[in-house]
Amino acid sequence: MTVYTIDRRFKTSVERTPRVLEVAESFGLGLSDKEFVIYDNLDVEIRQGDVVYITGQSGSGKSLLLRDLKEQMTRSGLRVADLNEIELDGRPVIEQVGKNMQEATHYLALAGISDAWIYIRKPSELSDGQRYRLKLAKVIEQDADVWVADEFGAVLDRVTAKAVAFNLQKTSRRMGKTLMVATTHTDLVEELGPSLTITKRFKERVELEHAA
Ligand SMILES: Nc1ncnc2c1ncn2[C@@H]1O[C@H](COP(=O)(O)OP(=O)(O)OP(=O)(O)O)[C@@H](O)[C@H]1O
Repeated sequence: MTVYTIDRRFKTSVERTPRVLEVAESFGLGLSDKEFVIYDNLDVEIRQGDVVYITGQSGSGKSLLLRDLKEQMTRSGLRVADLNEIELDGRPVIEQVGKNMQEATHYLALAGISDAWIYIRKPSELSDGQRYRLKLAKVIEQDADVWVADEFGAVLDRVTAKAVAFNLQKTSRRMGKTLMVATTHTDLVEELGPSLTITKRFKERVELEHAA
């Protein structure tokens, strides 16, 4: 098990434009520089093969946490595959993943694509949700230790998001990969069966729940 310590704080300094000054005066806001803390030396314990589910409201600090964990993991020598960094080229879907046809259909199926009509399309001809699943197939294909997805399933309808979440955690657990996803949606607990759930609230408030 590795303990990652997350410390994130920002200094705010407001640009004093005429309108800002008017807002400050009307609402009684102080404009002196302040520090706001998002993570106050938070210890996060993660084991290889864990499924980590990060949730919380928009702006609470999910992306920052994911980014810091990713950075620290990379620095410690782990290979991290980030869904948001996957690039697609102009070739048909079936050419984009795997060394051969069998591998291609295997990885695509794991990501929830098993439709011949989608196989032969170019990424530019797919819906956002279909493109998202193609990127997921490319993440699974990579020989990484850790799979990371921010805004997990945001472009998918909830039924598809749940199916993708269920299959992804099954695959990551079978392959011994660490899976870390962040999303405002809190409806994937059952499908992900997380080893660790991190619920980020505003300011530095955060709840960590390890599976029994
Ligand atoms: N460089 C920065 N300077 C000042 N504040 C920042 C900076 N980067 C992020 N923040 C603040 O940190 C907070 C957390 O940002 P973060 O992107 O992690 O939120 P999030 O939970 O992922 O939100 P969303 O669900 O909307 O993507 C936000 O309130 C944001 O304004």
